[in-house]
Amino acid sequence: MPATDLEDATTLDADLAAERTHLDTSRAALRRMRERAEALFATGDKVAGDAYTAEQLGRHMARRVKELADDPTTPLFFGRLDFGEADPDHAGRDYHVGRRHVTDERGEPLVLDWRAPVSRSFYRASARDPQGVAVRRRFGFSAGVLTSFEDEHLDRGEELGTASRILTAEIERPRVGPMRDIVATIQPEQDELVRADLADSICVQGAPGTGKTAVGLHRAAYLLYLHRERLRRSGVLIVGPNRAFLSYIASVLPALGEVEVEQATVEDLVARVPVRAVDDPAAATLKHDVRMAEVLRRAVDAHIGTPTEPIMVSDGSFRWRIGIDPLHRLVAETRQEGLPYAVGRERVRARVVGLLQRQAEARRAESPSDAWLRRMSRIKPVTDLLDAVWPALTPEGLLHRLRTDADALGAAADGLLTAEEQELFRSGKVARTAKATRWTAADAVLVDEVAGLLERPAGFGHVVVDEAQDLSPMQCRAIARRSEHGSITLLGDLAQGTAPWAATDWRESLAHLGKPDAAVVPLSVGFRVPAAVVAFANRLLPALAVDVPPARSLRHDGALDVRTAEDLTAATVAEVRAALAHDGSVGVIAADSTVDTLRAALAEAGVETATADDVEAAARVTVVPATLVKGLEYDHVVVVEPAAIVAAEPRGLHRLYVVLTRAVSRLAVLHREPLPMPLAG
Ligand SMILES: Nc1ncnc2c1ncn2[C@@H]1O[C@H](COP(=O)(O)OP(=O)(O)OP(=O)(O)O)[C@@H](O)[C@H]1O
Repeated sequence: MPATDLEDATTLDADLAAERTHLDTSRAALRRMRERAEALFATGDKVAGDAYTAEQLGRHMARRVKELADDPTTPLFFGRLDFGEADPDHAGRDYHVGRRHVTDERGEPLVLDWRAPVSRSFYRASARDPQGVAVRRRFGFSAGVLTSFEDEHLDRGEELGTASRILTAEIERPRVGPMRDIVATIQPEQDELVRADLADSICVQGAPGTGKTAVGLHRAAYLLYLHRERLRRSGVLIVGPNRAFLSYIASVLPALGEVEVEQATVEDLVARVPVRAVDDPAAATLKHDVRMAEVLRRAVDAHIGTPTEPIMVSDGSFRWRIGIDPLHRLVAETRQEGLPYAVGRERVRARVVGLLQRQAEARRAESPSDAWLRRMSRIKPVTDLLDAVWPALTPEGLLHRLRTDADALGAAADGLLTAEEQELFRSGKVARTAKATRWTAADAVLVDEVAGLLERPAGFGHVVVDEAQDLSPMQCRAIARRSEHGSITLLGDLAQGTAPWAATDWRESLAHLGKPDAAVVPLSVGFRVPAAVVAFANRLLPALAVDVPPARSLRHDGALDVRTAEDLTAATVAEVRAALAHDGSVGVIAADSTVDTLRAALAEAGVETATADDVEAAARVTVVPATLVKGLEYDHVVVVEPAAIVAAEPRGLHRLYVVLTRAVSRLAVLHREPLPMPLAG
């Protein structure tokens, strides 16, 4: 070895050793921080003055202890920034960037949180715009052990970009278990979205595997870091398409130290009534149509009447009277205020009592007591008036009435729904009472809409909506009600829309979500699907009738194997066996109706399988129905009989596009019937 190389190697070894020492020091410091938090947690109830404070403090400390958990398999830091001498704020300093702040005993930073302002340069600095950074270092780890690093001397114009060895290794690593965070390798175009202001609502259109889900989760973590108190009070909500997806992403935020984010499907959000029936597709489509919002608004509004007689109230030896004119005015004014219906009802009550109070004060020259006010607000003449001009409503009751009373529906839907549509809306079995009615999933959305007209739900400070292309206008409104005073991150891909009401234009979805001016931003680099597989799946795009920008895949490895098989079940078993010879997960994706047969055949062949919602399962093979695979990924994907997947539903080609884009390394397509047209080409 020439002397200079030897010197380089020695320096490298010394550098690596120094970095390992820094990692050990940081781990020890984190352990101390956690021990201190635990000790405080243990004594918290003794120092807190009262039970409430003790509980608050206890919760805070418990969270802090959880946040400080150290997972030995994930590195505490993954990068380092060395600032140049000329930088005005950080001249000559270096910082390690990691998952959370770690400080030494004197409070000096050993590791900076990736979300801190200084860390931004780790993701954004480039040779063209070094942002004061002389050297950016990325670390390579293997099972928690620091094994290598990679330097970019930005001050010398060196930049690796997506050619980084460490980025490539991260993207190509075999996938096992649930989704992981990407903090070490967030790309500049993703980082811009992650660090967008809390006030900004954004919509991300990205092809499969461009990191939309990753961006949404990291944005949630970033916003929580920056606006901790505010968002802790109002809350952050992640909306995903189904349980399997939610369990797949569930551990990303806790790994980033964020343990208090709510995750739900839209069905969870609107679960005021149990869903016990299924609509036929035409009725479901009608119920998800945005015109229903106006029908329901009118139906609620129709309950507000006009007073027809004055109010007389006997109060001991006094009699109070409110004439018809003031009552008219009072109801009309309240109506004009456009309050939620139930709030309006209470406002009318309070105003009537206010008028009674004024009369009582004038006659008795003293203010009536609270007990008197309470009695008046419940006295029969007052409640009779309310029941006549502003009766109490329940969401289920109102919807039940529209289903059973053709005249009530006719009045509310006049000029909005045709006679046939009204009939369709009223079709299906309806019980005699609202309580006994077996509601459908679409009914639940309508019940929620009515509930929102009666009373505003508490909103979240930020809502991340994934796979948003599948939301119906009415579902968008359910989310809008929960983010009225907050912002949203909408993530999706119009090409992957499989619901009958799937979006074809983000502007429309954004309008229904109450954020018409949100920017629509494309993500264009694919991190999951190998180029050959993307090219194959892209043959479907022209048939999907959507206008989406194409993505460029970062992966040029990977394999695609499309072949016919006489016995599909046997071919699937053989393919899975072969796939198990490689590292990583295996996903068998088939039309929903054939999943059980395939599972049984694999079991018979001695291959253990898991279901999609069991991400912690030991089995490496998952058999997934095509309708549940959205958002998921597997190293090796076996797609069984594409024609059956397409034939199973009206937007079957979109479904197939989703199915074909789940593969991280290898895709095998097995078919007996001819491939669907656009693929055969
Ligand atoms: N910057 C990155 N560095 C490393 N891996 C990344 C990066 N961005 C995305 N990935 C990985 O690429 C894969 C796809 O990401 P993700 O699931 O977020 O994509 P998506 O756009 O939501 O896909 P889909 O449209 O299929 O739902 C994941 O394994 C994710 O961890």
